[in-house]
Amino acid sequence: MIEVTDLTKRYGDAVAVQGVSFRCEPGTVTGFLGPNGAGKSTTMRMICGLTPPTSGSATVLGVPYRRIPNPGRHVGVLLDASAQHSGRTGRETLELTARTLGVDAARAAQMLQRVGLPPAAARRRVGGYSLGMRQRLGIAQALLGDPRVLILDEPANGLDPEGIHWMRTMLRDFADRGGTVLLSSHLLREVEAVADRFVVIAGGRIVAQGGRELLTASAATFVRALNSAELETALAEAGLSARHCGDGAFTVAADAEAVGRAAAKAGVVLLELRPAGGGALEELYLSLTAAPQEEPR
Ligand SMILES: Nc1ncnc2c1ncn2[C@@H]1O[C@H](COP(=O)(O)OP(=O)(O)OP(=O)(O)O)[C@@H](O)[C@H]1O
Repeated sequence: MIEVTDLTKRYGDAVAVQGVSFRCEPGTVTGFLGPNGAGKSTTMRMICGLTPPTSGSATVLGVPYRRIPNPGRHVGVLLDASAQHSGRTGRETLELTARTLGVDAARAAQMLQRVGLPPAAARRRVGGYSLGMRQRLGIAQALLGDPRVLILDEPANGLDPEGIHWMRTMLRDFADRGGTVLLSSHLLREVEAVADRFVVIAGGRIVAQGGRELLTASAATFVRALNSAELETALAEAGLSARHCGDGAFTVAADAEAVGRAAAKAGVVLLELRPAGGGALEELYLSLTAAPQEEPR
């Protein structure tokens, strides 16, 4: 279980993370989604006690991460696959971690095999590894202590399609056996195949969270008018939240009837009015990644 309560991180005047709260339950994979610079890494670093929060708190398995004795035996963490010592071989890296964790060194070899780093690759220095190989090594390291919780920051970066498939299967299996997974990504496609829950962050704030219903349910409506300024005013007057999607059109977070009524009330001539298509999460995510990010207030 991971519990994040009202976490905020400021760097001087800049707000990296603002009032972030969510929970990750045992038996689930939570996809932590957000465009570049959204605040995912900062949040994960705060959860793992690497960055002190300005305010708010985070617990893992009921206590702050730093209070967990020998944390690697309980929580597997991969925050930066490039941070490994480049002069050591993959095998040396894992054997050293095994020693630190008090895990049988034989498990290091098993894990390397499990993540797809066969003996020949494990004998090479990490400095010569591709990003995908480093990610695999980082995942092996995270799994080495047989933890109940996994916290992985963009683990799919650099993995080939087979690697991504392998990782999804591994995470699903981990959660199905009662583990808790928090997995970040800037790509919806990467997490939608495996996540049970989604937490979406943008500009340091949580903008959506929920289960897989977010992938399908959509009350959004696509609307285009002869005069887009008039339509924008009409939608605002009706209290409907809309975003431009080019060519004078808008996607509105409301059903077609509400949008049609708002336009009719203001005498706005519509050229198109239809369900926006795609799931609510996809719509939202597209709007977040297409538009320049709003500064957190
Ligand atoms: N040490 C720091 N000092 C100042 N600003 C920082 C620091 N670390 C992060 N930030 C800022 O905080 C914001 C959030 O960054 P963060 O790395 O958490 O985002 P992210 O969602 O992980 O992005 P990415 O996918 O690009 O890694 C960014 O604007 C970033 O520039």
